[in-house]
Amino acid sequence: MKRKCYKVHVTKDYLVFCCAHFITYDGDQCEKLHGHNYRVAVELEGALDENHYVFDFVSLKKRMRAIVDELDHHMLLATKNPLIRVEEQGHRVQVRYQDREWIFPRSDCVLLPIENTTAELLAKHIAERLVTVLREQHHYTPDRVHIEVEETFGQSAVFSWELESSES
Ligand SMILES: Nc1nc2c(c(=O)[nH]1)N=C([C@H](O)[C@H](O)COP(=O)(O)OP(=O)(O)OP(=O)(O)O)CN2
Repeated sequence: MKRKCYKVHVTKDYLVFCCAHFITYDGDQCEKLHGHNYRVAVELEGALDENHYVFDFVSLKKRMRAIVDELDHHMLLATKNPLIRVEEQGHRVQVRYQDREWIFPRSDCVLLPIENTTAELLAKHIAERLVTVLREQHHYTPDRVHIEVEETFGQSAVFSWELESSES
């Protein structure tokens, strides 16, 4: 069946987050701590509203900027990684992988309930934050949301999510 649809797409120079991270890969391998200037793009699909918008660019930019700012200038830590142990100890966070250990100020870290801080799972995290904000602040659920996270220039991952308006 042929289908027509509308999308809005936003990517801006300020939709960036500069973060430190490391991931595990190939079984038991673990990267060295390093950083990226991540860049985010968002796309929403849905019906047109009374303004003939899918969703207002101005509001979308504001919401995306706030979500990106939650991550910006932090150490990103995945709390569901089976190989990396992340333990909150008052004002600090202890992180262990095999015989390696890092201690970070708690306020410098964002603890994410994901398995690995890959671009893919960061895109999923951002999509989930955005859908929560759109529902809570705008009483709006798009038909589809796509979040692209570019880790370094020319390499990015996309998370696409088809939503039901009742889906939680
Ligand atoms: N599909 C994915 N592959 C990889 C991811 C990821 O998130 N998703 N992440 C990494 C690493 O975190 C790594 O930091 C990126 O490695 P690399 O491409 O080597 O990064 P560089 O900035 O050094 O890139 P150059 O093109 O070599 O300059 C690995 N894979």
